[in-house]
Parts: sequence; C-alpha cells; structure tokens
Amino acid sequence: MRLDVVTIFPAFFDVLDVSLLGKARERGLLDIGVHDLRDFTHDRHRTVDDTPYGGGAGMVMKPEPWGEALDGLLQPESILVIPSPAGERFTQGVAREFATESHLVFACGRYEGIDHRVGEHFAREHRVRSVSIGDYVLNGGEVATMAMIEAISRLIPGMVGNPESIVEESHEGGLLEAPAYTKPAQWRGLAVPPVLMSGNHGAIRQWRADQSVERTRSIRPDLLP
Ligand SMILES: COc1ccc(Cn2ccc3ccc(-c4cc(N)[nH]n4)cc32)cc1
Repeated sequence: MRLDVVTIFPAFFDVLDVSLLGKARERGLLDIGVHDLRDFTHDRHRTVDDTPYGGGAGMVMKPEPWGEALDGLLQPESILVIPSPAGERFTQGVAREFATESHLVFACGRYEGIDHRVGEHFAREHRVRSVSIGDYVLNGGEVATMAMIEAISRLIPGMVGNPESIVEESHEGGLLEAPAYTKPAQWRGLAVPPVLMSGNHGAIRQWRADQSVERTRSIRPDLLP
C-alpha cells in the first residue's frame, strides 16, 4: 500500500519511521510519502491561508496550493481522505475498508479547514472521503491522519506478528474485547479469574465471549447489535 500525506507540518510525521510502521516500510509492506503543502505555493511568504468569505473567525486554507499538491499525487485508483470534525465517523469498519486500498492520500488541513471546493473538485474524478476520528475538535488533520494510518496499517497482512490477535480485539467483531491478564496470578490482593488458568479452552472461550458482551453493554451499549 502507498500512503501520501500533505501537511504544513511534515516533521510531525517523522515518527512514522519508528515502531511497527518503520519496520513495515523497511519490509516494503507500506510506502509512505510526506509532502509540505508550502512547496506548492509561489509567493515569497509561501501563503497557504486567507480570510473566510462571509466573514467569521480564523482563516481558511487556500484552494490553489492544495490543487497543485493533489494534482501531482492522485491516481485514478486513489482515495483522497480529508480529516474533518464534520466528516463521516472513522470506525474499525472504515479502517478495514481502507486497508484493502492500494493508494490513500491524506490532506491534513489546519486553521478552520480547507476551502470546500478542494474536496468538491477532486470528487469529480476521484473517491473523496471526509473523515472524523471522534466528536471533538483538534487543531488540524495531522493527529487524525496519524491515528488512521496506525489503525489501517496494522490490518495490512504481514504487519502484525500474530494475525490471530487482531480477530479478538475490541471493535473487530463489533464488541469490546474481554479483560486481559498475565502473571503473577495474585497481584496486590487481586486474583486472575480462575477459568483463565483452568486449561479448559471451551470454558475460556465462553467466558471471554460473555465478558465481551457484558463490557460492551456496560461501557458501549451503542455498539450492541
Ligand atoms: C469549523 O470549525 C473548525 C474546523 C476545523 C478546526 C481545526 N481543523 C483544521 C483542519 C482539521 C482537520 C481535522 C480536524 C478534526 C478531526 C476531528 N475528529 N476533530 N477535529 C480539525 C481540523 C477547528 C474548528
């Protein structure tokens, strides 16, 4: 999979060279390009924003630099992902969907967002998805993009050591995962549920399934079918 990120803070994505993502890049599982939006400006101040039509607080990102940057990146099969507080909800299902794609381009806005015509223009010939990672407001699209890259890339075959571990995770099956424990069996007066040390794999499977439903009902009833 190829990922391209356009941002006015390219250094923000230096962290993509460490941990799982760094290894994936070394192994050729993932190819990531980070591009500075200001490289697509032509004035002395490398201007990327201007005042909003209709007035209002803050600044809006100009369409021209985005047009030039994205013209050079988008292929017919690409999906343009635009993080936004007003986007569709990014869920594990959307992560799974994006993980099957060959090329994702993330447009990281700042200020009060990107001129609306950028998404409108590229939707004429490409798939464009405006995506929110949650109902709170960030200062820009970079954190949202980082979260999405992590959620998507770990679903790419070969990325995570044990693919089995993904199946039992929260949200993978639509519910929250059961609580996890490791040694010691007793810790500060707290014991590990005996069933997990029984060796009875059928009972363990059932306990985890029950725990998953019970936790989902109590913490995230909205996820229940
Ligand atoms: C119109 O109100 C505002 C509009 C944008 C902003 C700041 N901002 C600029 C670009 C950008 C991209 C994504 C996000 C974002 C995504 C989620 N889930 N929360 N926040 C925030 C973003 C502040 C306010």
